[in-house]
Amino acid sequence: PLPDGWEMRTSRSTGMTYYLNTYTKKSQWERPEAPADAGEVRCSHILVKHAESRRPTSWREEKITRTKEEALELIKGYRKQIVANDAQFDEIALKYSDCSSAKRGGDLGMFGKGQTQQAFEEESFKLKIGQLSKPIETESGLHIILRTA
Ligand SMILES: N=C(N)NCCC[C@H](NC(=O)[C@@H]1CCC/C1=C\[C@H](COP(=O)(O)O)NC(=O)[C@@H](N)Cc1ccccc1)C(N)=O
Repeated sequence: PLPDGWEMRTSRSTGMTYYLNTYTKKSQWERPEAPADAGEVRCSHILVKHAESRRPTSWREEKITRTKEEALELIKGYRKQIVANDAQFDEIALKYSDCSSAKRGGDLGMFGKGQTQQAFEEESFKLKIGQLSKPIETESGLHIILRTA
C-alpha cells in the first residue's frame, strides 16, 4: 500500500502513474516510500522586543525601550534557564514573551511556509521536533523557538 498522505494518480496526457501529496497537493513521479510531509510545523516561541522592533509595544509593556543588546541578554538568560531545566519554556513565555501567543505558553499553532518572517521560518523548519533554537532576530525582535510538532 501507499504510505499515509499519498494518492496514486494517472497522468491524463501520458497515461503514466504519478503520486500526489494530499497535504501540499504537490505531485511526483517516484513512488513514495515514507508518509507525506504535511509541509507544516508547530512551534512555540518567546519573543523579546526592543526599541528597534517594528512594533515596540506588547501586552507586557506599553512602550518598549530596552536596547537590542539588552533584549539579547534577556533572551540568552531565558534560554539558559530552560536548557538547565530551571524553568519550563511555557512558564517563561507566559511571563516574559512580548507576543500575544504568550497567553498560550508561546504556542503559535501549526503554520506552513510563507506565513512567518523569513528568519523565523528558516529556523522553524530546520528544527527537529522537541529542539530549541538559538536566539533568532526578526523585525519583531529576538526569539527563541521550540518546535513541538
Ligand atoms: N498564523 C498567524 N497568525 N500568523 C501571523 C504571524 C505573522 C508573522 N509573524 C511573524 O513572523 C513573527 C514570528 C511569529 C510571531 C511573529 C510576530 C508577532 C509579534 O510581533 P509583531 O507582529 O508585534 O512585530 N506575533 C504574531 O504575529 C502573533 N499574532 C502570532 C500568533 C499568535 C497567536 C496565534 C498564532 C499566531 C509575520 N509574517 O509577521
